[in-house]
Amino acid sequence: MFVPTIMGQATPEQQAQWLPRALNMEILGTYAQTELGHGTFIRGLETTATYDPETEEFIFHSPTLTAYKWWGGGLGKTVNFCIVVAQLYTKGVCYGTHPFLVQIRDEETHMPLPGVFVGEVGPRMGFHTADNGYLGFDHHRVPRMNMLMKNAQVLKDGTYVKSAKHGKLSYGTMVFVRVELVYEVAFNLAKAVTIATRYSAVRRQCQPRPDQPEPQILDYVTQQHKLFIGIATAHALQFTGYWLWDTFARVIGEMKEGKTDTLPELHALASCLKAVSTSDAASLIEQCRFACGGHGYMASSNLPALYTFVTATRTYEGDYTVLLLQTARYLVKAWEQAEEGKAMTPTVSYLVHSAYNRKAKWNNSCEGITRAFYAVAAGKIEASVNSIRRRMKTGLSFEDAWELTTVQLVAAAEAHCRAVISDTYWKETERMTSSSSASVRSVMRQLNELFLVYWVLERTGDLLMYSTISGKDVIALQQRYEELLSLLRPNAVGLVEAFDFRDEILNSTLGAYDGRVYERLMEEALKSPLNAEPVNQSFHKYLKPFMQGKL
Ligand SMILES: Cc1cc2nc3c(=O)[nH]c(=O)nc-3n(C[C@H](O)[C@H](O)[C@H](O)COP(=O)(O)OP(=O)(O)OC[C@H]3O[C@@H](n4cnc5c(N)ncnc54)[C@H](O)[C@@H]3O)c2cc1C
Repeated sequence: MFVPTIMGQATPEQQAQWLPRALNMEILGTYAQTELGHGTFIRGLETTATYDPETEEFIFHSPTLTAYKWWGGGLGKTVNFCIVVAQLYTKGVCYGTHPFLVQIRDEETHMPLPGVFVGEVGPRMGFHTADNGYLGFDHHRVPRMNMLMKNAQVLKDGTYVKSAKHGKLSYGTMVFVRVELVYEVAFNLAKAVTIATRYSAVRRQCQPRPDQPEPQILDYVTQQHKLFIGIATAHALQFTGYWLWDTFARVIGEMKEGKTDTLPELHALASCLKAVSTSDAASLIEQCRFACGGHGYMASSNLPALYTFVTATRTYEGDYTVLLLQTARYLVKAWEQAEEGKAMTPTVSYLVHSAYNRKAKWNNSCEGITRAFYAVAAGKIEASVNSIRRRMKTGLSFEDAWELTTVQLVAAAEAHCRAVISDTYWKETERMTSSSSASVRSVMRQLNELFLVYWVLERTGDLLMYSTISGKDVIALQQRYEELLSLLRPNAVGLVEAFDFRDEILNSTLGAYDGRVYERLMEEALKSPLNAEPVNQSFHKYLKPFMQGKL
């Protein structure tokens, strides 16, 4: 966020001054927005930046404990600069939150500058090497030109000037980072599923048939069920990430020409895709850990670190629920536009055909399943809109009716997102494999079909409500799912090898290319400091006196 914010919100002159230094790592920075008291509600931030025209400086101050910045990555001990988001005051008026580049440590001594209180927040669930920090100010002065002035300026005399495009332009950085996160979690999921699949080919357990050797655990159908959806989801999210990136690049290009009408659609898409991809990737990485039994719990498997890293992405850069509610707001508006017969943007055009999609004869093809997912999304959006309207008829305000409907709205936004991912994955698989060999295309299609059928089986209730699927179809699809697992089994290792990770990147005793799982586990165990001496001092200090009743 440090560099993208400078790129997105600094003027060309400011960029020329700071970007080369940041990119050369002559200065190290972080993004300090979240405070102890507020994360999601950015308008509630309390850090103030008050302009002093006498000295042409901003005075940064943390008026309360809850105004302390909290969480900035690397803020505790590493960085010497920050993007600080603060309430801007000039000429006695508050103009809301704005970003500033603030130096917090001396470039030579690394000592905190006067008026800067900075430290690390303490142990966390993961991210142990990120020294996430806290930051407070006591009337710390910062030059006027350190306000990031692309979208709004404070002139020398303290006059506030806002660019006409201010609000919309600042979305760009936020959307960029969310798009990046979709890629990042797909990459981390691919790592986890590579580790777990390789391990499942090495690990043998139990003896289902007497007189036969223990099978590879990868041969158990329940193990395939745990892993193959992870492989498919890594592809689905990566393909959706590429597609979102193209959409992002197009919309940013249009914005530069002054066209901003596609931005709400991009924002709604990036929000729900960030929410669903981070959440799914985290739970599938945890499933990879389950799939590795006890050894998956070893830090040296790298699955715990991957999990704690990815599960945090569900929260930062926009909390899961909050982002889905933002998408829901867009979907409700889109539904109203569809009712009024207005032109729809591409990703919500399905709302116009919702009645047709809902009644369409069920078919098990990828196209048929995707259409049904859109019917579910439309059905859930319609149900949410009807609930809001019903509640308003009883005299509730829109805000209260909305709040009471938020559980449904989150589910509707999630359904929309899943339909978009399924549609994109299917279409992109077809496009990207159009020139592949028949055998590659066949495996990629099987993986794609597995993904779609998996989600039909996960969402049977919704489909029974909003499509023409029958109990018979569900039984047939369950069988097809099991067939797909066994069709994919011979290619499972090949599929994860195709991700092409080096051992240094996987950093896992269970997932190394050579399959020396047990040797590597023992080598790592022997590195434990507790094994450095045969008897630990705790024996003499505590255990012996305890056992002899002398404690
Ligand atoms: C590992 C990690 C790294 C981070 N790095 C940074 C960083 O570098 N810089 C930085 O500035 N921040 C960082 N953050 C902070 C992060 O961005 C915030 O934690 C995040 O935005 C959520 O805000 P919050 O913690 O205040 O949660 P809250 O907003 O308090 O959310 C708590 C709960 O309330 C719910 N909730 C909140 N508002 C609503 C609503 N309107 N409707 C319904 N439910 C709601 C949420 O869904 C959630 O369940 C980091 C966080 C983590 C975990």
